[in-house]
Amino acid sequence: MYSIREVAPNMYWVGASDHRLQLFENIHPIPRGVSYNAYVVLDEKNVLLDTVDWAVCPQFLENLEAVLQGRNLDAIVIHHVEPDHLASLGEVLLRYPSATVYASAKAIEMIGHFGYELNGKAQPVKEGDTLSTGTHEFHFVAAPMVHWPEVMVSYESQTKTLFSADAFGTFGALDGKLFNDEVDFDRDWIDDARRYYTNIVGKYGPQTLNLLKKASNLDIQRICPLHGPVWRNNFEYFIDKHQHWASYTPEVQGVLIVYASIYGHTESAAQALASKLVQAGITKVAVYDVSNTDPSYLVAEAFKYSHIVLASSTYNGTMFPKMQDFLEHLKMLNLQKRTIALVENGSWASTAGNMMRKTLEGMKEMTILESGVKMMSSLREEAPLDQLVKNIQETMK
Ligand SMILES: Cc1cc2nc3c(=O)[nH]c(=O)nc-3n(C[C@H](O)[C@H](O)[C@H](O)COP(=O)(O)O)c2cc1C
Repeated sequence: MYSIREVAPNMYWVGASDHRLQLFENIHPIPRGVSYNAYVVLDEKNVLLDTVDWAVCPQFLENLEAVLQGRNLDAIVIHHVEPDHLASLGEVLLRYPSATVYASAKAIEMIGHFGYELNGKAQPVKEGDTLSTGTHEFHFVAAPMVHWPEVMVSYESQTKTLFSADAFGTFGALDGKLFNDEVDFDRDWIDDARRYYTNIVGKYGPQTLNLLKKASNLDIQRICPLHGPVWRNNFEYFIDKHQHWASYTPEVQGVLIVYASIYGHTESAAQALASKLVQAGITKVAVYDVSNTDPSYLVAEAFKYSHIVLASSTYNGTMFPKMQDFLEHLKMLNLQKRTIALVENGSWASTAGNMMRKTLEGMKEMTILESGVKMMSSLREEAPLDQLVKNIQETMK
């Protein structure tokens, strides 16, 4: 059965949601599923904007057929060639062989590398170029590295719609809802949106800021991303979140505590620290065990909080491997501008603190507090924690 939604007059969502995929990009858990969005705009020329992942191709083709109702498909705009959006292109071209594919020159090259045959039907477009389909006019805007090099977005000037590719996307299946005002985004979606942005696009903050700047010159009435809800109001809320994430500015003055503990003593110190912080009035505190939390969640929290406490046992002469993995993720994603405190533990020769410090030193604008805590096997005095709380308080002023 087809499942489509009208986005605006003559503009339709023809995407699909996937609840079966466990790991997005085969790495990030998506317990709430994900949607792959594609759109059709009907006019003198009918245009499809992007395709979907192979997993939902049959549903998408049924949706496409339902919207076209026997009309021809004249144009396909490909904003981004990642296979979760490109994979169904071959099937579309088989059914609508006369459609011309509009994409950046880089995208057309990459489509070839993925093995799709465009048979002379490709039309490279660049920033400033337009595609008129009758009453609609698509203006192409380059958005390199948001989050691949070939990415472009397009602005349809009659309906004032921004087709934003992976920008403004989020994890989470749509399940019938399409617009941001059909869900409680701040309650149910923002954590997944943050986890999506920070893990998928997080490395490319400057490029995202560049796109936000270009978008700020446009009169936008709706934003159609490739994943998650379509935005038709309250743009400032979501744009402000992206401004924070892309500029690596914390959303919250508070403390994220991530601990790695084998037998529980480092964990106990982390919990004692959390209690002391809250008693001192710093109530925005989040505590995670690195061993049972997927790094994608920790990364999102690290982008959210101003202060991060890393507490790790020593393990074979270095920090606990899961802590190392988490820090490598933060480094890879370019997280910067955070205040960090280190808590280390070891039973004979503790090296976790130094190893964590070394990793952090390779990152930009990370302030490591002097008052780190060093314990041997367990913490048996309160003073180091009290000193750390004081230090954190001072740096929050
Ligand atoms: C496999 C393994 C390797 C360890 N390697 C070291 C080490 O290199 N140096 C050290 O001081 N302690 C080492 N330890 C001891 C733990 O770091 C120490 O007992 C732990 O920090 C205690 O805190 P916890 O209860 O939070 O795990 C090792 C423990 C294990 C299980």
